[in-house]
Amino acid sequence: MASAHGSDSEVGILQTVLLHRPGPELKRLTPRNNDKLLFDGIPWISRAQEEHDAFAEALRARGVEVLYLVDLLVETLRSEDARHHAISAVTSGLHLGDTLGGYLSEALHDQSPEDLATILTAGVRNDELSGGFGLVTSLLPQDDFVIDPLPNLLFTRDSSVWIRDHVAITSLAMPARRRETQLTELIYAEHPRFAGSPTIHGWHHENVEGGDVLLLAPGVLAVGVGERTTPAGVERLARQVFTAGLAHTVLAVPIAQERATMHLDTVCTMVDVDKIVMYPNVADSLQAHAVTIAERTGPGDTDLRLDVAGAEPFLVAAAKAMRIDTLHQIDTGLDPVTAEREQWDDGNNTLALAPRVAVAYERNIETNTRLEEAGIEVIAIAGSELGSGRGGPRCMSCPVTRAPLPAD
Ligand SMILES: NC(=O)NCCC[C@H](N)C(=O)O
Repeated sequence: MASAHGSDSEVGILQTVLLHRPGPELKRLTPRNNDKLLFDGIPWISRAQEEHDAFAEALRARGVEVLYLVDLLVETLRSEDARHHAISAVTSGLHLGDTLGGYLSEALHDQSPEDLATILTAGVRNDELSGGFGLVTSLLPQDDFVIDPLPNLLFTRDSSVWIRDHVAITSLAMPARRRETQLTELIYAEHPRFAGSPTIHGWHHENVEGGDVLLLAPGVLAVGVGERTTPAGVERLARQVFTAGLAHTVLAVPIAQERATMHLDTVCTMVDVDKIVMYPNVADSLQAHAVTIAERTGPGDTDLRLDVAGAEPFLVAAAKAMRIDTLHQIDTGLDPVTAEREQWDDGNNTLALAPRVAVAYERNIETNTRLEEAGIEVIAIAGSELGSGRGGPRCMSCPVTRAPLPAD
């Protein structure tokens, strides 16, 4: 790999990961706004932080370097240029109007990098303002946000994805999450640690969320298409990864447009080079279209004609693209009801630290037993509070660097 960062699989030894420790943005959740902010409940914040710290510690104990998104953001905001970009992005929303937008823009420039990072992540309510008063502040309900909080930053998986040595800035579908990629884009563009790392995609492109993108094997991506990633999103990503030489096959995998299956990584995740833990209630119906390059007529991503194969069973299409005999399926739970319960609780959402070593929520007892029976070492973590945002270890982590898989 040319750059110091990157990942070509789901299971190569994890070296560096980006996490977000739950912070003041979670204090913004109330029973009135939690649905809109994509949480199923109101987490107990200090317990969520304890659970998250234990997750980070479990990773460090296995030699993984843990980066925190807010630390990177604060360091990024020490640059005048980065501050300028961050402030103009957050104040350009049409809902602010000129009076409030102008005030906020000036007031934010006076903040320290630490305070500015808190404002950008935890947001600002109308009744917290100390200036910029006018028509907009008078007419907006007092408890409305003039800068929205970002409680789903916890799920760092979704707002950027490393594919080999490139980082894809994603384009998030739900209004509550759109602003997250302003922050990841800024960090990757301006933080010295990532200087020179090439980027693809971007928030201005068609919707693609990181939870839908699985690096099945070097050169092979599976991309869920459902509530979050659109058909046009997977087409754009395929064009970009082919153009940059990052993959030879992209499997487009339709998934039901439901909350329980919001991303492909809610129904399956890789735990070994040829093993995947999968929700059995969808396993038989999951299909994939293999997308490859039919013809290249120029250097740009629009200069490609794509070949789109007919639908095949997912496991068959995946094994073919990965050039292995079989992609072995490990079922979530033992019966359909347990499977449904454990899938909902992110039993499928494991984070591999190496081939056959995976972090999983402890509550999914049957799935974890099945993983162990299949020879997978399970590092179990508590997630009673973390899970209220509907995400497990994979959702809560963005692998920045994994060791390349040994060539066979
Ligand atoms: N990769 C994932 O499945 N991420 C979980 C995201 C949960 C978040 N509350 C959301 O609805 O977007």
